[in-house]
Amino acid sequence: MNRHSPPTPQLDLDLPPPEPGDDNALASPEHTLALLRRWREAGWLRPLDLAFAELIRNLADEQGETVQPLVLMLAALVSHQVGRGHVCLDLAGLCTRADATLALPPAEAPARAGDDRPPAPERLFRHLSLADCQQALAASRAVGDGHRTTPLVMAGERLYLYRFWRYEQIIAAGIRQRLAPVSSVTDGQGPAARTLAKALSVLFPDPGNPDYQKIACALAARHRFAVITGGPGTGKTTTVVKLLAALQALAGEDPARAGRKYRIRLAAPTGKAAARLNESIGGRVRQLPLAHLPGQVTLEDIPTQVTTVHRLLGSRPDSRRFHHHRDQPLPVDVLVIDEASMVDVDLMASVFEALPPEAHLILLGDKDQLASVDAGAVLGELCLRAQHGHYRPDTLAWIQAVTGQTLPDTQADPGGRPLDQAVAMLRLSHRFGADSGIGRLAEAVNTGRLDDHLLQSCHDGRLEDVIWLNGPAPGPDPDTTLALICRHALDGSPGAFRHQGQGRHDHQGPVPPPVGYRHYLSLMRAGRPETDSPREAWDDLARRVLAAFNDFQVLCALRQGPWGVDGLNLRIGQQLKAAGLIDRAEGWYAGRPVLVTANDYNLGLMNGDIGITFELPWGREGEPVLRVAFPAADGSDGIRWISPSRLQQLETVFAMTVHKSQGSEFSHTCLVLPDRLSPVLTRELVYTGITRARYWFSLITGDARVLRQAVTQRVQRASGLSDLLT
Ligand SMILES: Nc1ncnc2c1ncn2[C@@H]1O[C@H](COP(=O)(O)OP(=O)(O)OP(=O)(O)O)[C@@H](O)[C@H]1O
Repeated sequence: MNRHSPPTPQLDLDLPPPEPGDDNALASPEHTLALLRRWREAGWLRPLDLAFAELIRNLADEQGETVQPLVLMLAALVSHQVGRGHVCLDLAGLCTRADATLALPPAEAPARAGDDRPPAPERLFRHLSLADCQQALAASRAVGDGHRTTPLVMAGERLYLYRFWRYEQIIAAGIRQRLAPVSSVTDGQGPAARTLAKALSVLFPDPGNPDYQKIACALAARHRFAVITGGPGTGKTTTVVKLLAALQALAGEDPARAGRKYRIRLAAPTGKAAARLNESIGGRVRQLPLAHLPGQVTLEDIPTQVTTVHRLLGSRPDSRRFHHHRDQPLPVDVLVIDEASMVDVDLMASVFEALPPEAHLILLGDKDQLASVDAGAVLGELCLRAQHGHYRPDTLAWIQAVTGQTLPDTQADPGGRPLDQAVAMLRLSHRFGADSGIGRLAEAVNTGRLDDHLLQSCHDGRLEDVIWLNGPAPGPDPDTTLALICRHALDGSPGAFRHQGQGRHDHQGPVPPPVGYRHYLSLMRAGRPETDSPREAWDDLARRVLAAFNDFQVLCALRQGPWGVDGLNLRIGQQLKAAGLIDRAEGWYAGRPVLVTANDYNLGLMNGDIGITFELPWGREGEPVLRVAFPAADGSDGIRWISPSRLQQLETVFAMTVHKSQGSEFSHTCLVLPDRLSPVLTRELVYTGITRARYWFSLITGDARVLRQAVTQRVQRASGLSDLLT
């Protein structure tokens, strides 16, 4: 012990007498670590969570500090919370509802015989107050307020790992700094505002009333930070293309820029999302009425290439650091990030670090979708107040001056916050008409109002695009339902849809009927070129097969068990083999679709990329070899052929988790819900699953009640970002 460091005073906690099994876990650091080990052994905590508490104890030992047992407990718990997607530990919640705050024991924890089950945190924390926690933390050298680097940071009622506290600070500072209205357009009657008004009137010749797309463009041009949120098909892409044209018109007319246009970059969190935006944006840009815009905007001024955020920032193998950061900022004036709900706090902080202070950042996404896989729910938090606008009178007057639009009174709020003024919500779906089942079901799930009539219609085939295959009645045994999923996966059950899925049209023309996996596998066989065909012929087939694979996807909530990805992949594979569509259902085989599950910078593959295995006559003397076809990473229509032996982290993707499907869209999506509720089954998950479907949505439930129950569970992620922006 270091004689010069005074021992940390022990708090006089009013702890209850020990109960059988909990050994008075806060009696000493050893008692606490012993309990944490039991939680670890029970699978309640990760090894990392325990190791972090041990690290805090070791650091204290090195410094001659006697660490409070409660600090060790809280250290393990904040680490646990980060592992569950929270940015911090909500100390107040912990002391009032430890079970709900921590989800410990986890719902899927195996039942153990009586005394063998470790005591749950709830038993400890019901005797502790927020003040007890704060006092213990304040007395620890491992805890600071962020001004110096400490392993933990306490900010009011929140406890952070330092790294995550810093991410939030960087994001909040980056947003705050960009929220002051751009000076040149602030005066609604000034020359820049007039240019903007002119550009918007050209881009929206026939505005709706109110036209939320036009208003979103105006608001996003008014600030250097903006969020445009909206459900599927509400026109986020359409709006942002017009916004970029309007910004370039402003740049072109800005005397200070002497005709220099903005350097604009487009990015998305995954390769798949980037590819999807890539596909849709080119055509929209070509439709812009550029000749009528002020500022001499040309086609070259509006980019159509979309990259991943990681590529944009310059990810480096085996490093958390990116090539671009504060000292080497990105060469951009405007950055647009699509599918921003998938961006976690870590990546978002890296974006702000890499952005030059003057650069605009525009986030697009659907606030109601699942949050990022890793910690944080940045987009969701930024959009917490989007539904009601909260626009201040000065904002409303400015919108009126620049767009001629009047927003309803319900969107006005004299006390609106600066962030509210930069958030726009698109409210009208142009993809799903009022009679669309997908649109109605998504809306009902999103608002938590699933009525019996709608659910029955989903089963009766009264909706043209939705079918609940086994319906709201209690299901038969699991095996029957699992067999139904496999049969459905084969052909997509067109006969279950109204008019067998024939004869539908949308605003773009005829809608192809629903299909299953037979569709791409048949194409693969029927379209096979002659053995001596050039590579282009195989590339062409791969392109068509990859597109056909996108016509159907089974989505599920879980990873493990018969209702999860693992079980369903196996079963569906066996069904396809029995139907003679693939030769094997395990290992590598022609037709195997694979999902990359981790970035591989050497191969240029990103987490979420999908490839399909082909048998090609490319071995020695025309021997057949297996190669996996992936779409080119550069957004071109090229194909990369990769040997299976080089692919490290992947899984078969006849079934995909809803989490992994974010940023993707399939012509026909089948959502499988399991036979019992679990914490991952939330409203956001069901909504995200439904909204992956472009034309056809089918639902199969292990137990009909799970759908209703899931919709009542919300994703709640502890974070302080919203408070930092008030
Ligand atoms: N104001 C509008 N009037 C008519 N059609 C529109 C309008 N805005 C968008 N659309 C059409 O609606 C469809 C969806 O638009 P868009 O792709 O921009 O929406 P999105 O919100 O980006 O969709 P996603 O859900 O794919 O992210 C497109 O076909 C588009 O042409």
